Amino acid sequence: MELMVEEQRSAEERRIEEAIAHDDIAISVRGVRNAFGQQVVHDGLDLDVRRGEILGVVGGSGTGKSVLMRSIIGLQTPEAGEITVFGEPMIGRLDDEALAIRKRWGVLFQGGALFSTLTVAENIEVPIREYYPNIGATLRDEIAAYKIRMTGLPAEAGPKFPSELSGGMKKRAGLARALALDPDLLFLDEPTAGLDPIGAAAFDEQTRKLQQTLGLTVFLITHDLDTLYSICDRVAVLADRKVIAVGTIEELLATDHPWIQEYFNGPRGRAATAAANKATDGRR
Ligand SMILES: Nc1ncnc2c1ncn2[C@@H]1O[C@H](COP(=O)(O)OP(=O)(O)OP(=O)(O)O)[C@@H](O)[C@H]1O
Repeated sequence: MELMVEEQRSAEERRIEEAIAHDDIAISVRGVRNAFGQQVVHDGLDLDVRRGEILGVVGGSGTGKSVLMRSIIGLQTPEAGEITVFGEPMIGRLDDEALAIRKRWGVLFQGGALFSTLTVAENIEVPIREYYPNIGATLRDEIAAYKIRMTGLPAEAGPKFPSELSGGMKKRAGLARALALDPDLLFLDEPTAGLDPIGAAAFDEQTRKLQQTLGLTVFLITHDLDTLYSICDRVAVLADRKVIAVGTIEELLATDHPWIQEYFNGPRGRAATAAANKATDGRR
C-alpha cells in the first residue's frame, strides 16, 4: 500500500526518490565527532551503508552505537563531520528542511518505545498522522492493519495496549510502526534484546524477509551474534571512538584487532559460527 500519491510529491521528494533508486551509498558518515562534556564518544568516525544491505553495527557497551544512529537521524548534532542520507546532508538541517528524507526512514528504538497509552494500531498510526495529516481515519486504519499482518502479528493485536503484549509482540509492533510510511531505510536498535532465542530467530527471519521483499536498507545495532551471522550482509565494528573495521564476518576475522578476535572467536562467537555453518549445511 503506497502512501505517496503523485500530486503530494514535491520536487525535493522526487530528487530523493531518484537518489534512492540510483545511489549505491544510502548513508555516508565522514569525520564525525560527538562528545558529552569531557567524554569524547566519536572522533573522526567514517562509515558507508550500502543501498539494500543489512549492516550490523557492533561494539562494546558505551562505544556509541546508539549515539551514531541518533546522529544519522538528526536526534543528536555532532560537533564536527558530515552525514548524508541518500545524498541529503543531515547535520544542522532543521526538522522541516529534512522532512522529505525523514519520511523515507523508520526507526525501532531500543526497547520498542511504544506509547503506552495508545493501542498497537494507534501507535502505528502516529507517523502517518504526523507526516500525512490529510490521510483519513479509514485509510489510516487499513494501513495499520496491513502493517500488523506484515510483521507477523495477529489481527487481534491492533486494539491491544503495549502492556497486554509479550516482549516479542512489542518488538513486532515497534517494527510495524517503523514500517508505517513504507520506508526505504530501517534503523533497528537492538531489536532482539530481551527475546528468547526462538523469538529472536523468528524476529531476525522476519527482518530478513521484509528487507528482501521491500528492498530495504537496514542499519541494525546488535549484541546478538546469531543475528550477525544469520542476516547481516556486513558488520561495522565500533571501538576507539571510530568504526575500526567494516566487512563480512569472514573479512573481519581476517583482521587482528583484539576486540574483533575476542568477540567473534570467543566461546559465544565460536558457537554462533558453528550454528551458522550447520544452518548452511542444512540448506544444501
Ligand atoms: N544525551 C547524553 N548525554 C550524556 N552522555 C550521553 C548521552 N547519550 C549518550 N551518552 C553517552 O555516550 C556513550 C555512548 O552511548 P551509546 O548509548 O551510544 O552507547 P552504545 O554503544 O549504544 O551502548 P550499549 O551497547 O550499552 O547500548 C555512553 O557513555 C553514554 O553514557
